[in-house]
Amino acid sequence: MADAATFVFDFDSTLVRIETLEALADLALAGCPDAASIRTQIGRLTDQAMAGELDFGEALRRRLALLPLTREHVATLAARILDEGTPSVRRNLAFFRDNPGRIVIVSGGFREIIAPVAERLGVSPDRVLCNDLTYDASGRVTGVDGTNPLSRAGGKAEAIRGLNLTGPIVMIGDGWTDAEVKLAGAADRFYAFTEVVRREPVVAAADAEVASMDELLHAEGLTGRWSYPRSRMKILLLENVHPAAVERLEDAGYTVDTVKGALDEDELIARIRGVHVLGVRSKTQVSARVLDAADRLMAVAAFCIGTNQIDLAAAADRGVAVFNAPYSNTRSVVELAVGVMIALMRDVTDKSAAMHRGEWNKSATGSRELRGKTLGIVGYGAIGSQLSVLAESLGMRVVFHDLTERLALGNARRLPSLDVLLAESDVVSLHVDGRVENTAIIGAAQLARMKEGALLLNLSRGHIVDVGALSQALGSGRIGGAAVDVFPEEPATNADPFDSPLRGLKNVILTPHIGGSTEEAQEAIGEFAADRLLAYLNRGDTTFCVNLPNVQLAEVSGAHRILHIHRNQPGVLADLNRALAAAGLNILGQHLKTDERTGYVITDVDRDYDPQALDGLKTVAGTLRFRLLY
Ligand SMILES: NC(=O)c1ccc[n+]([C@@H]2O[C@H](COP(=O)([O-])OP(=O)(O)OC[C@H]3O[C@@H](n4cnc5c(N)ncnc54)[C@H](O)[C@@H]3O)[C@@H](O)[C@H]2O)c1
Ligand SMILES: O=C(O)CC[C@@H](O)C(=O)O
Repeated sequence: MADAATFVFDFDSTLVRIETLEALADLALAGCPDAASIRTQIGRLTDQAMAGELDFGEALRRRLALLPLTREHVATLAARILDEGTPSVRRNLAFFRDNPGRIVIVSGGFREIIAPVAERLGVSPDRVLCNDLTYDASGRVTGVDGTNPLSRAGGKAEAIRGLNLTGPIVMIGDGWTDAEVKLAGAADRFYAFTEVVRREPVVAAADAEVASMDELLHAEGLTGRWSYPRSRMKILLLENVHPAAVERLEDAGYTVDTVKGALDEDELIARIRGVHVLGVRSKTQVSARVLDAADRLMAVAAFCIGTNQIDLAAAADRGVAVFNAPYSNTRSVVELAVGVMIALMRDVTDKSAAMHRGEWNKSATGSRELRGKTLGIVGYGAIGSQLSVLAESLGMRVVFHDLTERLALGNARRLPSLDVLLAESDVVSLHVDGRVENTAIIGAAQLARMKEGALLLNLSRGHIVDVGALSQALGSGRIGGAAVDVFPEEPATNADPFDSPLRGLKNVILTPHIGGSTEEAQEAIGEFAADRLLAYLNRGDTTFCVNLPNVQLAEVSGAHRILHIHRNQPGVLADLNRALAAAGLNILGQHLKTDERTGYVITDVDRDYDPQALDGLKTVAGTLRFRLLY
């Protein structure tokens, strides 16, 4: 049988996320007046050596000579080096522990610093090839042992050859001295490790680049901490999603690309190939055509409440989960609704505009209090019911109409129909969802049923109101004022122009779809939606998913998890379990949840199985998507 490969790891910026010598310089130069200039010289020498521009041994000697380094400094760094482990190395400790005979550490760094890390990784001391510092009687570092090949240029290749390893040798590192190992013929493959630092010449000289241990193990066909390297999973976030989301997703190891504005259908089709997760807000249409062009897509997140811009059924039919943030901007919309109601009642915006033109018009005519007026809320969901509470606390009477049964809060009264509500209300506020059937539910006929001079608010979706009819009713004075935040056609970016028949009308407040656009709401949405995505990607949890059955799941532990999304048709679970049994998989736990369209089966199995056995599961009739997680 062929010998298994030996993995030879560099230390600085590979197994740990620091450059040892720079960390030692920080300690040795603390309080030194020339510290900044010496640090700069040391950093420059390190970069030159790592990029292959300066002989390594020469750079090491020059750097040590610049430093008042002592045994205590070395001991201080050694004491905290375990905290400096590279994140992907820390999460793959099991790989090191399971393969003690296949790991070597080779470094121009120093034994005292490397030894604690080698011990944690289970690498035996004879497989740790590194420099030995020399000290004078007072404990000051004088240099390194010059007989050690690692103190010289090309020393890594020589040291590795000295081990007389059999089988393929795989070199992993971030620096030029690591690339040299392959160039000198002492390694069969060289991976440029770029999780901590990415050096172009090193990447260019490598057989492949790996941005984490997970990518390395994946490239070598080995089992790592995760079933798939997260850095290879591409997340594309459009429409200026809050940085909190980007940070959360990147911290979890995923690769995130962002685009400031929305993309139109063709632009999105051109960008969607290779994307695993798409994030949008309200402007990007995720149509069936887009979903057809998506070859890797697993999930879509609406970083907002509304999901009418996403073809939810088409996504479910392709096994693509869709999430939103149903409550994160609710309060912001409600506060804006209260604000514009008061502003309309008092004609604030027209009076303010007149003042800016230099006109003083102190008059109470047509200005009214909210207190005692009737607010009619159409759509008594999260926003409508929250508005109900705030409006009552301002002294308004609240009536509402909803298609489904809703708990009336406080003294709010449910009305049997939209028409009754329109006839009773001084202010009508629309908070229905954006389903297609709600198109133009407020048109000329409904406006005619409203009280003379009543106010209309639309902070829900643009297509709900026939804006042509509203403009006529406002122009004729039939409707006393309106606040509109959402429009049938909205510009894709801030640079695009806006037009509407509502422009220029008296006592009409137009806002650019900012009901949910507060700093608090955007941050909360970013965090919530990112967490939902991570729960789905990392453990298959579909809580709050709007188009697949919701299943709440704990982290996978001591098992492998098989996620199977299928068309809801008879016999799928039986077929799936037959396939699992045929493959000899031992089931540790299983959940099934279905809705009228789709089924979701989660099966945790013993880790001990032949991976090829899983192929049979993908062929179960009705399968839409199959995923393995660990
Ligand atoms: N302007 C903004 O920036 C902004 C921000 C957030 C949400 N929104 C929009 O606000 C709306 C409400 O959001 P939500 O979180 O309260 O949604 P929700 O789903 O909690 O509530 C919607 C309610 O409307 C009801 N409904 C639907 N159609 C109806 C109809 N024709 N007649 C009566 N009731 C009907 C539903 O039964 C539901 O109770 C959505 O359209 C959402 O997209 C806008
Ligand atoms: O931020 C947006 O683009 C939309 C906000 C709002 O309409 C929502 O649905 O939450």
